[in-house]
Amino acid sequence: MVKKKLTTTVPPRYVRSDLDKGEIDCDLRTEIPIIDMNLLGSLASMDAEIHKLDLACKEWGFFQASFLDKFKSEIQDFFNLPMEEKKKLWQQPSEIEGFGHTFVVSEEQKLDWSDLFLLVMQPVHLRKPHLFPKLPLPFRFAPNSNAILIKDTLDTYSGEVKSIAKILLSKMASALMITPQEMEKLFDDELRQTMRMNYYPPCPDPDQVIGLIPHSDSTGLTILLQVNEVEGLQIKKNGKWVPVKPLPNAFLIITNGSYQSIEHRGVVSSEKERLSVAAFHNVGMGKEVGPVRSLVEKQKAAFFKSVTVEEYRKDLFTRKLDGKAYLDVMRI
Ligand SMILES: O=C(O)CCC(=O)C(=O)O
Ligand SMILES: [Fe+2]
Repeated sequence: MVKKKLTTTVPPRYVRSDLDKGEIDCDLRTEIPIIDMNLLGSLASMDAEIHKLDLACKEWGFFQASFLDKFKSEIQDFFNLPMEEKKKLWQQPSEIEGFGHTFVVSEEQKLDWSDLFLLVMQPVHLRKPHLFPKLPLPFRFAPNSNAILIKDTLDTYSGEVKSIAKILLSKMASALMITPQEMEKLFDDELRQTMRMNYYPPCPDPDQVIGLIPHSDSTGLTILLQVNEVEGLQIKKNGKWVPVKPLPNAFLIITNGSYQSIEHRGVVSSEKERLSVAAFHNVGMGKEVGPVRSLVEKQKAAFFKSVTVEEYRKDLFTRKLDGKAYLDVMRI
């Protein structure tokens, strides 16, 4: 894989003529800690389930607003580290974890106007030993001298978001009438959670660049935290790009009505930096990515290929990120 340096000068790439200034509806907004239903599906049963989940999250107190504030400010500090420190956390050749870019497949390719820091967070045994010890302390997953785990911010965030993802996935299973066992087997303890922290520097000519190229996430479920209140995420709705206003202390669950991942992109501001953290949840090693068996049996046909998760990931990262193109590769 070709590696590029962190973004400093990004060549013009996009003209945002298709931007629709409208806003998306959000009628299920509640107080913190909440899950923003902006991007959730329209299946009535799912909405009802999510509403229950939202209430449950409050009861269980998954996240305190103060915790999220701490996490957000640590992310800001993390991207503000001096370049010398960042270099210690650089992506290594043919790896995607660390500071840098993903989906770079050629030297000629124009880069998005953003930097990222990517980490596999779950399962814990997949955390990179060459990266974790170098993370700044509030972040770091660090056993203390008695080998008792100190739960630092990043680790706590990862664990809690994983719990939310597991609950949402089981709710999705019941809304889709898949057996809960089938979903549990797919997203078991080996569930892979990859965290992608995005940093979009301001650009004096924002209409000439794109922060994050249009794409749809290729994982099971994405839980997105908009770290500051600068607008930039847009989703494609009825062929138009629609901005998603950041809500303080809300998560976005990226999926849509029939749970296909919605196409989205990041645009940049002329004055303010923007940060976000996407936690992608996917099946673990050795599993198959493809249509769920019980649905294929019901519909008597499979519309997509089934491949091992290893093949799926390999193919994904050797392509450019490009709208929903990878889904077409999987289509039979
Ligand atoms: O920055 C955002 O709001 C979107 C990030 C995103 O789509 C991603 O990391 O896949
Ligand atoms: Fe995304």
